[in-house]
Amino acid sequence: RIASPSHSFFLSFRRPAVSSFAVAWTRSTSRHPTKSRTRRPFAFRASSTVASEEIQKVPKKFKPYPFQYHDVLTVTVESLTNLGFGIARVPIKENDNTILQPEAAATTSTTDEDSTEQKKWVVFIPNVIPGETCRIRIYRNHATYSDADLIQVLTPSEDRIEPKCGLANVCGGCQYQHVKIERQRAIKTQQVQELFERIGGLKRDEFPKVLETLGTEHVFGYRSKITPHYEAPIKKKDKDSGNSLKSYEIGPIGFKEKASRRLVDVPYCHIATPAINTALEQIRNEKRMEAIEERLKKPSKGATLLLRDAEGVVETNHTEYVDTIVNGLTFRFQAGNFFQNNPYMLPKMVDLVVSAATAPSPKGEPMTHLIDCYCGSGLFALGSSSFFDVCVGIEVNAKAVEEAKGNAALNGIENCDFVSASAEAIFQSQDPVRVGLVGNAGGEGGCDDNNRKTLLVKDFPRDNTVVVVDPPRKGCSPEFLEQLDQYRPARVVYMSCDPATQARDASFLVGHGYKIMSVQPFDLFPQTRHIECLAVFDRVIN
Ligand SMILES: C[S@@+](CC[C@H](N)C(=O)[O-])C[C@H]1O[C@@H](n2cnc3c(N)ncnc32)[C@H](O)[C@@H]1O
Repeated sequence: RIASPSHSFFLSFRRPAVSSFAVAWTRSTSRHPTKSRTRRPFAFRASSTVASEEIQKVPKKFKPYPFQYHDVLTVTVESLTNLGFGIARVPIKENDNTILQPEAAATTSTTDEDSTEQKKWVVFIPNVIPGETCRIRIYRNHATYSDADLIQVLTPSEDRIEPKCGLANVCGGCQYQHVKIERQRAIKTQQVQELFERIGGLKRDEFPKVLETLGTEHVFGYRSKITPHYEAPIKKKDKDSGNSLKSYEIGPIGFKEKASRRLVDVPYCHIATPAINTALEQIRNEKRMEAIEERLKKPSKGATLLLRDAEGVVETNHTEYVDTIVNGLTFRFQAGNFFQNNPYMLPKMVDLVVSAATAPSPKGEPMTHLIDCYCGSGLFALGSSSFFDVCVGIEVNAKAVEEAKGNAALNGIENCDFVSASAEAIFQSQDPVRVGLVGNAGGEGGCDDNNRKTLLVKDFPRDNTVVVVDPPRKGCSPEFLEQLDQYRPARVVYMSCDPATQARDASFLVGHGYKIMSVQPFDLFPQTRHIECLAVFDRVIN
């Protein structure tokens, strides 16, 4: 990193192949004597500091439209994608497909007169903030957009800060370390608002203003699980002869680069907990020794390590059980199984699920039954159990269901049962759930050997039932939503790790007689693009 006297930011380049360039390529208005280009009015000129072999390395698959490899442009960043990349729009000529004078192109405003012959080509850039003007270098053209590296920020945003991690501009794990935390959260709030409007197709009066993204002060050192990768060890080469030696070495152990599948070596991950980082150093050393001593199994496509911090103890074996406490309840689960990864944010998330679930229905009816779809090891069902007569969780992973049942027993909770099934079948299921009952929740069911009531989920009183959903990124399937619509619970409390699919599903629910009561994003993963979001829906049409 070089700090310029003008305080503009020079950022380290994304790929090692270009890391030695200062500003290696720039477009010249004078023609290069040996290269003539028919379609393009400019020729390229290399900086004298760059070896000519290096600058001719154009990837074989590079498509030269609309930019040439390593074209340098000056652009102003308009917004961010939900993957955390900046979006700039560069005017290109519609007819002959040539780009306009690149250094000026993106900052030149398009007049009405020339708008007919120009179109704006989208370019994605990492490590930028909306409003910044930057110099960027193109490295890939797709059918409808291009990818660029950031060379220099010419007008830095007042929200730009120095990333804590020296790898932040390269490693694909974090997207926003260069952004003040308040702005990161404002970006997340705005993205959720836009997703509900754009993907959900919802008008502003169909949902309340998205609430400000909630976070904690633990903006680094919070992540309780990481899964770094490594590739198969390779034979060391003799430096002089280039011949393979007998000993092996291992390549990077870390995460994928931004917008590439290459691995970055990550000796310390700033968003992971201190305990994980201590263990990471040890496990990296072990892997290197195993490679050198040829004890390391050679995965054909690479392998993934697990580091799970549960209450300060780091487990690396997927099948070992770990214990974590959330709001006074102990959750025991296999280290490799799903469990929310931010122990600082988690109690607040559970509290908000509980308070959304327990509020009386619009008709003033109390909520007595809770169905936790996609329940994992029982977090929301067990966390809500003391407020409900009956709670039932449904989960497709049989191991997680076993854990959820075990967690109910571990915490002495009797009014919860868990079903090992796809959430798509829960309201049709003829398999009874067995619960020790609280209050008047028994209804018509019978009693089994353990003196527990047996009930069918489809018989739960829909006016007093809340359905919690927390699906994977792809959201709820159409089959799930159809059966939910047929059952029509009084309330749906929807936790999501992808607000885009949540917005799509919100549109379905609004179209089927539900009203969005609140939309609350969480900053579960500060410094990254990820957004967790809780939306609450009340049935307003029977
Ligand atoms: C985002 S996790 C949520 C887990 C849990 N709510 C928690 O916070 O710990 C999603 C869960 O849905 C489960 N799942 C995925 N597809 C499912 C389906 N069709 N039916 C039921 N569970 C499913 C996964 O196994 C995973 O445990």
